Parts: sequence; C-alpha cells; structure tokens
Amino acid sequence: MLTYAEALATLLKEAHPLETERVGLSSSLGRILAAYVSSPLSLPSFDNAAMDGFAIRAGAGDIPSGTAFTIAGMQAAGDGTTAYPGADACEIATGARVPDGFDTVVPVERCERMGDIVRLTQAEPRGQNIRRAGGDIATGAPALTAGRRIDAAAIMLLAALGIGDVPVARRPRVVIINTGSELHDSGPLPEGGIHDSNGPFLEAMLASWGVDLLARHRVPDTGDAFAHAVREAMHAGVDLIITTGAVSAGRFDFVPSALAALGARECFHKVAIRPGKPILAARFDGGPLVLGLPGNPIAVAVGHRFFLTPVLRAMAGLAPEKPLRVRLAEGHDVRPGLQHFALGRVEADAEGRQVARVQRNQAAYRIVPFTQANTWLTADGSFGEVVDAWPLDPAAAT
Ligand SMILES: Nc1nc2c(c(=O)[nH]1)N[C@H]1C(S)=C(S)[C@@H](COP(=O)(O)OP(=O)(O)OC[C@H]3O[C@@H](n4cnc5c(N)ncnc54)[C@H](O)[C@@H]3O)O[C@H]1N2
Ligand code: MOO
Ligand SMILES: [Mg+2]
Repeated sequence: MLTYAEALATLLKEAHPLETERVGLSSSLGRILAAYVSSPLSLPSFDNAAMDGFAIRAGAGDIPSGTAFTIAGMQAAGDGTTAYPGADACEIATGARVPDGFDTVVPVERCERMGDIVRLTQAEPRGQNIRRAGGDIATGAPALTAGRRIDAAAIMLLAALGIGDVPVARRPRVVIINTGSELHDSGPLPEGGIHDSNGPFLEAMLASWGVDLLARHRVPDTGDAFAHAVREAMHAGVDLIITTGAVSAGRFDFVPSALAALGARECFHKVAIRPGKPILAARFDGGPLVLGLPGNPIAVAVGHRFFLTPVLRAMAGLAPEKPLRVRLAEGHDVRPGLQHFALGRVEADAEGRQVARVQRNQAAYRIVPFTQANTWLTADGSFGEVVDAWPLDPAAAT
C-alpha cells in the first residue's frame, strides 16, 4: 500500500496548472492571482495636500509664527497644475495638487485669515502636510505577488493603481458524485436511510475555495447509475470528478471497477493512512482526474484536506502548503504503520506558546469533533513531541 507521500506525489503528477484568464476587478474577489503585478504608476501620482489650509512657499527654513502671506488663489482637489507666479500662498483643499514651488501646507487650525492675507499663529516646520508623489508605491514596484487570493484589500490597491482587470487562474470545472442508496436530503428518513452530509460538505468547501461546480449528483449503489453520472460529467468538460463512498471492500463498492470499465487509468487505490485508507485516484487520459473518497464523513474531510486541496492548489499554480510544527500537549498513541490525520486544536498555553491538543473521542465516523477542531494534526507513526498542524479550512491557508 502506498504511503501518503507516495500517493500525493502520484496524484500531483496528474494535477496540472490550469490556464490563466483575465477577469474584471469587480468579479475578481476570491480569485487567485496568476501573475505578479507591478505598479503601473506611482501612488500618489503627484504631491498633494494632506490637510485643508494654505500652501506656502516657505523657501529655506521653518516658518516663524506671525509670518503673513498674500493668498493668490484656491487649489481644489482635481484641479490641474496651476502656477501662481510671484505668489507665496494659495488656499488648498485636502488631496489637491500642491502647486510647483510651494513646499509646505499649513492647516487652517494653525493660522488666521483676514481677507486675502493669511498669518501663521504657530511656527510651521517646512515641508509639513504634503503627501509626496510615490510615497505609497513607486512606478514598477511590486504591488501583488502571484498566488495571492484576491481580497478586498488587494482590490483597493488594484483600483488605486487604475488596474481594471487581472490575470487569474481559471477555476477548475468540478462535479461531485455521492454514492449510496441510503442517502437522503434533510427531512424524514425511511427505515435505514441517513442524511447525505458528504455532498453538502464538499459543495461548501469547494465554494469557499472557488471552483466552477458543474453538478452534484447523488446516485444509488449501482455501477450503472454511477457510470451514467461520470459520462454526463465528462460531456460537460469537467476537470475534476470527486466521488464519495463505495471504494472499500464491500460487495457494493463498485467505484473502482466502474471507473476501470469506463476506461479510467487507476493511479492508486488504498493508502496507508487513517482515516481515509480506501481512497482512490484515477485519470481519464485526455479527460478528468477522479478522486474517489471513502464514504465515512471524516474520511471525506481528510480526503478533501490532504488530497483534493493539494490538487486544487496545483491547478491554481500555487506551491504546496507548509504545515506549522507545534508541540503536542500530551502524547497520542496510534496504530503504527499508518499516517494519521487527527482533528485537534492549536492554542496558546499558560506561557503563551502555541501547543496542540488532539481531539478526544474522534473516530472515522464521528462528525461532532470536526465542529470543535481548529486544525488537523498529522504524524506518521505515533504522535510524539511535535506534530504538523494544518489550518482546518485550506482556503484560509496562504
Ligand atoms: N472489511 C472492511 N470494511 C471496511 C474497510 C476495510 O478495510 N475492510 N474500510 C473501512 C473504512 S477505513 C472506511 S473509510 C469505509 C469506507 O467505505 P466506502 O468508501 O466503501 O464507503 P461506503 O461503504 O459507501 O460508506 C461508508 C459509510 O459512510 C456512510 N456514507 C456514505 N456516503 C455518505 C454521505 N454522502 N453522507 C453521509 N454518510 C455517508 C455510509 O452510510 C457508510 O456508513 O469502509 C470501512 N469498511
Ligand atoms: O478511512 Mo476510514 O479510517 O474509516 O475513515
Ligand atoms: Mg463500502
């Protein structure tokens, strides 16, 4: 049986970066920047007043209190370059261009105006209250790095730089296929039925990552129904099919054979991990990649976090994630020979140091501990002094 590292390496060979597309700024939120953005202009692009008051031509040194100037005009925000030949002062608004040769802005609170004369009521250091051109970012300087998930802050900077559209990674076209005759939506259940939790979970996680979800099918435990859903997904031009259930050792575990019958090339089936051991990956040459997750919900959560997320990152052109190494508060014995993924919490201990605790009473089928965890902890063999910690929600990872 493959180790996790071997299985992941095999899988990532099949996950190629998707093409880049350009999107308008207003539809770029949440997208992953596909290329480095350097600043096309300097910000601010001209020297402008930081305060409402008077622009002064102070000349050499600071301006003593009581100095008076004749006001030659008014410079409003948005006015172009206006020269004030021979003048030493003009009224100015916050954000307005500082006229050439003027070198200080005195706020209205620090002077008094009589007609077209303004007199300083306090000494004013030269050069005050001017936002210098390029003071925020210079032309050609790095603005945003490739791989950045575009958030509102990035949009503020891109808009300030006058950038109207950005290169982003194309979103993968994904189809989810949940298998199980026992599965039902919310509401009353027939005898033996259960509510489908894998489907809504995967749909939510993929929405927060940002994919183009073409469909979510639920199929009964027959290979034909499953094959029909796979064929429909392939006609729709899907990049990635995620299935849940029917990959283990039972009579109704038809996914491996159904995919083989459809011509998929199996990349691996069963990995030395827990939860998630029966996981499967297959590839339709020239077609989609298939990730066959086990049916147990926590195995689906592990499959999503440690197999699907690395695939989504590779398709978005992102480098593999790096976990945080943290100290374990207490030991946690596990079955040797398997790589374990345990739900946990990373918190500051009494001394304020990051420490990890494994969630108690978690099992491959229990869902409640998942809602109380804030991290996944991984270790091959027993959990010793330190473990690797991964944020629960990969969209939050950088
Ligand atoms: N003899 C063996 N039995 C099992 C083994 C094994 O090695 N030998 N592996 C166990 C492990 S580990 C897992 S994980 C499960 C995975 O089995 P399948 O992938 O075949 O999944 P199913 O049998 O279809 O379902 C398992 C379990 O999960 C429930 N389920 C399925 N889909 C959903 C869904 N969408 N929402 C909520 N719950 C779902 C299903 O009702 C079953 O209870 O196999 C073990 N068995
Ligand atoms: O893969 Mo499992 O260990 O039951 O979820
Ligand atoms: Mg089964």
